[in-house]
Amino acid sequence: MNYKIALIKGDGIGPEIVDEAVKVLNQVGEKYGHTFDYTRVLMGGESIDACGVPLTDEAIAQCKASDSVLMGSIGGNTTTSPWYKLEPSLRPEAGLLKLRKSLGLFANIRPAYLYDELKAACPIKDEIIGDQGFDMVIMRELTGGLYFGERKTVEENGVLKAYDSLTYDENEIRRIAIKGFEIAMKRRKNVISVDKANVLDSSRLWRKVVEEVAKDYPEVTYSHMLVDNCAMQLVKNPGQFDVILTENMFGDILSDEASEITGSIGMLSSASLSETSLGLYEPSHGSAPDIAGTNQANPIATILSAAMMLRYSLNLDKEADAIEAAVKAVLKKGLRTVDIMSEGCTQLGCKEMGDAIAAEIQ
Ligand SMILES: NC(=O)c1ccc[n+]([C@@H]2O[C@H](COP(=O)([O-])OP(=O)(O)OC[C@H]3O[C@@H](n4cnc5c(N)ncnc54)[C@H](O)[C@@H]3O)[C@@H](O)[C@H]2O)c1
Ligand SMILES: CC(C)[C@H](C(=O)O)[C@@H](O)C(=O)O
Repeated sequence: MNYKIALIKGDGIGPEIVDEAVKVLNQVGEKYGHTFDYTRVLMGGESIDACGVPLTDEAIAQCKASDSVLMGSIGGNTTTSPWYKLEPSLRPEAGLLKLRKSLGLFANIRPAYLYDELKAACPIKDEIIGDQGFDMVIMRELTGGLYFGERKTVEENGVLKAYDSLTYDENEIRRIAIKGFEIAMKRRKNVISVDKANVLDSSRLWRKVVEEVAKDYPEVTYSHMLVDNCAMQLVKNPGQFDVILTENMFGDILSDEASEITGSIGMLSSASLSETSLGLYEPSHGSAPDIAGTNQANPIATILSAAMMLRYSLNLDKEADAIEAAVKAVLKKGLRTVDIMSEGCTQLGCKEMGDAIAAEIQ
């Protein structure tokens, strides 16, 4: 089969990590008899420099005309890059938010899994990690909440005042809750819904709707947890989590925390899904301007995101399995990028890690 992939390389380490994911995808294509046609799409800083805006209508149309979108990461150093002198709606991140909204990508899946081979890179004590490690999925709502509420900065009585509003309607909560329970049905059948219902109205509505949805999934056990407690529990006992279901901002923060306990943020893949098969696949991390151009980036999160793309958008399960198995085989051989390096292992650059994973595709 032939598949059309919109490719957003983006900024910083984006082009380096996407090149490695493409290398692995092409190897999968060769082994399994598929071709992937890539259309380069501009977004973020790269689009600002070329077109004056972080995402053009043409770029959105190119993504919509594809079977799926694979992305690196966008943005620059937010204190020093000239992109952050522009008004907020013209900065790199505005392009990503516009793309998420335009493609209706309301469900963001971020799996955080501790490979046995990476236990030495996990910052949590052995007695907490135990033999089981952890294997969780963060189901993050992606097109609502604080990210898309009204915001403004005004001067009131000579004092500057900034507003960001957090709104959710019950339908937005219901559709992500359904996704959370559906994914739990395919896993260990446990959902922990994370909110701040002791303070926020939006969280109280969240809880009410999650409880309604839970009634349709009697096989799934579920509970509620406050977000501050969740941040603590992630390092105290990460093995307790199967599916974490949460709103946009909490999911952003908790997924970075979950990524670090897997060994590195360079390990955490992500799939952003809509009501159709069109999805956006990108690592959870950013453009890492501090290491851009040095061949030090870990490409595994992007390569695993490409595997998610095969599974969720293109329905190619065994090809996705092949990528995941290749990543595991490489880690088993003791090959590591610097962020997950530990004693007795062999350090590789970004390119060499991509080569090693591509060579393991069976
Ligand atoms: N989805 C996205 O495109 C996305 C996500 C997060 C942040 N950003 C943007 O990225 C820029 C930088 O943000 P930041 O520095 O806060 O976060 P970041 O995730 O880019 O980097 C945080 C730290 O993690 C390291 N890191 C990140 N990815 C890595 C990888 N694959 N391998 C090895 N180390 C890695 C970086 O070197 C840095 O030390 C900002 O402009 C931000 O808005 C974009
Ligand atoms: C770049 C930024 C807008 C984005 C977010 O906050 O959603 C990023 O942190 C992420 O997690 O994908």
